[in-house]
Amino acid sequence: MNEQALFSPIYLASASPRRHELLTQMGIPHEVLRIPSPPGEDEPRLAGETPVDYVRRTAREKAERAVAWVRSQGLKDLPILCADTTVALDGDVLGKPADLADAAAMLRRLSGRAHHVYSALVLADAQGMREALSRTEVSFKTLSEEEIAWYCASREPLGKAGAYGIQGKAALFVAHLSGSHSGVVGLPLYETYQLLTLPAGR
Ligand SMILES: Cc1cn([C@H]2C[C@H](O)[C@@H](COP(=O)(O)OP(=O)(O)OP(=O)(O)O)O2)c(=O)[nH]c1=O
Repeated sequence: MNEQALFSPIYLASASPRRHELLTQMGIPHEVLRIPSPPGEDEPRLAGETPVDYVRRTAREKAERAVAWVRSQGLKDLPILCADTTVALDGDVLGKPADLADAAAMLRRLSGRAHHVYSALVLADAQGMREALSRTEVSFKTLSEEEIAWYCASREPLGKAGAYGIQGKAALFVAHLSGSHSGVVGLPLYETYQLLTLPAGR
């Protein structure tokens, strides 16, 4: 048996290098779509929208843009995978930090307590859109100002929801995790596998 027997090729509509790496590690054949979008801006949250509603809507909107892009470019018709990852604390959504001062403020909020990371997936294919959601609880140790300054100096917080990357130096701060490690990184692999292998017509 080879990997091609498990998976058909897909498009990954994401600028996140982590998502590309995770699919590659799993041997899932894919082509990354580079869709022009407003750089680095987080999608605004709607009034009254919960973090879960927000992450699911954002992933759906990415999928809608990707479907339109594939059509407009006349690309071949393959299923398109999109994802969105959001850090939630006290009902707030912690998006990508605007700068290192913003990152330090987010890390101070995460210090010494648990938060949730939601990763929403959308697979768009000829049958429409299928969705999955992963929810992970992450507990951070209490962070000293020295640790926050050290971590910010690495510049790792930039471009990452909640101002940290569990795949990098922030792993030193994670006292406990319950859920999906790959979901925190940005692409929950179990849920991805479920979406990709659902029988036709599900
Ligand atoms: C919490 C956490 C987030 N992240 C990253 C994953 C995502 O890249 C980013 C959240 O932003 P997203 O908006 O989910 O993704 P993106 O803008 O990087 O890429 P695209 O919209 O094109 O798919 O935060 C980590 O890499 N590690 C972590 O531990």
